[in-house]
Amino acid sequence: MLALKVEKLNKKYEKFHLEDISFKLEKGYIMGFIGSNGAGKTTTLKSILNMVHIDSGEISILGKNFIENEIILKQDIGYIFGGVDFYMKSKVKNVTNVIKRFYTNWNEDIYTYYLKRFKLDPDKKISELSEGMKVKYSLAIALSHNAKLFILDEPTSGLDPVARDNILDVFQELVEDGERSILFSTHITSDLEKCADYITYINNGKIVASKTKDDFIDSYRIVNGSLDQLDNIKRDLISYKINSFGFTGLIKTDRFSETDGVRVKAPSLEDIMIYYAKKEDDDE
Ligand SMILES: Nc1ncnc2c1ncn2[C@@H]1O[C@H](COP(=O)(O)OP(=O)(O)OP(=O)(O)O)[C@@H](O)[C@H]1O
Repeated sequence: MLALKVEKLNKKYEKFHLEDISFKLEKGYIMGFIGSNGAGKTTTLKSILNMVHIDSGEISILGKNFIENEIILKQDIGYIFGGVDFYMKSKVKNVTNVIKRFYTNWNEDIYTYYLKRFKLDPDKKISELSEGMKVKYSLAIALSHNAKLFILDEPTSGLDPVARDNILDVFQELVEDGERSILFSTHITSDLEKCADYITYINNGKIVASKTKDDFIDSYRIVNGSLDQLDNIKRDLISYKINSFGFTGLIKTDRFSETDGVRVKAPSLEDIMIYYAKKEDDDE
């Protein structure tokens, strides 16, 4: 069963267009949602949850149309967006007491477990939490109402490396039983290398690829060679950089042929993002 299906989603702002966004997330998997600053990640995630008005498209969550079943489906979704800037003067425990009333499946034991695991003090005021603690608090809430789908906008960005590693462990534990799924946006490619099963890559409002992480990486190659060789291969490269040895560039695997005589290796996720960003800059 699909946890999430996004079909032909369109959203126009004055200077930005999310264009025909389509992708699927199978139940029981973790999908990393990547793209450079301003590529449209937050807008896509908010559109999925009807937090911004979309121009067209259809969203299904756990097999049901989201708009038609929003109230029921919201119970099954754990989501976080940005920092928690609400109720700054209230204590954590008081904020939780307000939020938990919205969830029919709130589980106090699980909530207490995550508070302890994330080392959060329920007697602290929200204003006394560090940015990383606020993210952890949002996560603790999202994890405590028996959600089946987690939609998380940069959940690891404010966290130190140890905290990030802990959160990624939590993600992997969550999907272990095959019932829960996670879609999370991030700029930290090592997070994806550690725990993403699928990658959806958005660039300038359009989906470049949505596939398993291994297939995604395998569909590109890093090539390097001399400036003479560059002339032969240039038109097939997504983008390239000139260096003292010649050039290094990114190419789609199906455009690469061994006869080009250049050196070739597998890219990292970061390489793919960097060369697509370079293409954007070159096109401007
Ligand atoms: N309310 C709005 N009105 C007009 N334009 C908007 C609005 N919200 C976002 N945008 C524009 O939409 C584009 C995509 O923004 P979005 O926040 O979705 O990108 P992102 O991929 O999440 O970026 P980042 O990685 O920096 O968080 C940007 O050009 C942004 O300026």
